[in-house]
Amino acid sequence: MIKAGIIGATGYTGAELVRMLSVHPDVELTVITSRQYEGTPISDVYPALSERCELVCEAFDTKTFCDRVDIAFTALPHKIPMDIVPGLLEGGVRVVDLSADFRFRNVGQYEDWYQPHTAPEISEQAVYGLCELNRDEIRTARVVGNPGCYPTTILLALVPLLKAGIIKADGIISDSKSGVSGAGRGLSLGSHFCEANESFKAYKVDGHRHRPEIEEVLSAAHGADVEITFIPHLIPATRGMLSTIYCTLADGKTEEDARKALAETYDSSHFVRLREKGAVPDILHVQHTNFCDIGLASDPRSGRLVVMSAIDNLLKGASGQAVQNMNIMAGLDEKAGLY
Ligand SMILES: NC(=O)C1=CN([C@@H]2O[C@H](COP(=O)(O)OP(=O)(O)OC[C@H]3O[C@@H](n4cnc5c(N)ncnc54)[C@H](OP(=O)(O)O)[C@@H]3O)[C@@H](O)[C@H]2O)C=CC1
Ligand SMILES: CC(=O)N[C@@H](CCC(=O)OP(=O)(O)O)C(=O)O
Repeated sequence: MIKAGIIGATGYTGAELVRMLSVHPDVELTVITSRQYEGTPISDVYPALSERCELVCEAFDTKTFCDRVDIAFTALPHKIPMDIVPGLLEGGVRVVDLSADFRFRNVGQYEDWYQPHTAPEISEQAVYGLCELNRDEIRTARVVGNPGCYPTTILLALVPLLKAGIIKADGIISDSKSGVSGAGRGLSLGSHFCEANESFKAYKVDGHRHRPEIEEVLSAAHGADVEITFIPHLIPATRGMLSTIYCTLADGKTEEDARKALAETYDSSHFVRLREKGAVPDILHVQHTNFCDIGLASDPRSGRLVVMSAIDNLLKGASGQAVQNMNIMAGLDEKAGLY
């Protein structure tokens, strides 16, 4: 059995990890931490977990944590894990970090959008945990930077198309929508029921921190710089995310070529489902699952290809993908604990 611990277990992604890891067939969940709920059973914080997980939240201490854990999930706000992960590695623990702290190979990009990095050499060697596209590197990684939720939708959809030369690299637009749980459990005006319940609007239109994360991976896939227009929206739903991505077909390429490239890439990838021609992904069909559903449409008049990609932001966009990463790192069935 693999011993797992969760740092930040009482947030939305942490609670999803507790839910999955406490019944994972190959994992013993040994430690969960929280500052606010130290000494409190997790089932008091999330009553849905009663009879499922009897663990009590503890304060985080590097040594006592590492003594009881093989793999750590850091489900903490950005800018915090960079100070914790070096100690975990010294303690012999492998890490899946759900924040942005270890997602960038170009640390300068991270620093432009977040803050100065205190563990840049670890970040440079970390692996970007987009499971279906980086499996080989993930297997041996000591630190996996779990991708952001919006980037997961966009990159799973576009990387195979760019690599196969099906779409042009310029003029890509992603119109993306997220449920409110994407903002985490903390209280804020934007996620207040009266503000979010019937609202539907774009935000961070002058630049969202996921844009450089998306562009770094797209540029690597294309072999040259790729710029994307990415506009996130908040929708009045608790969970679920849909990116509708507008791009231009390369000369002579068709929607069928795009379908073939995606089908070949994800042929043996259980968690990416290519919808049949004419069908559209729906957040309703991926909620509470680790699936990413991808659909295609095209307009021969404009030569435009539209790629639609839907996930549950808390699962394939965060905790589900994190468990999938752990499964790959540990040599387990990639689907274990994720049914
Ligand atoms: N929500 C989502 O859809 C997605 C989230 N993510 C990322 O996953 C990470 C966790 O997100 P989410 O679960 O939504 O966030 P939440 O705000 O719901 O939870 C954050 C957790 O971190 C702990 N925490 C907060 N501040 C600190 C601190 N300064 N030091 C130590 N612990 C702290 C909190 O517990 P306590 O205060 O008790 O210690 C809590 O358990 C974030 O980096 C987020 O960006 C990634 C993809 C999608
Ligand atoms: C609705 C909402 O607020 N979503 C968050 C993104 C989700 C998230 O947690 O970002 P990471 O994937 O980088 O961790 C935001 O726009 O900041």
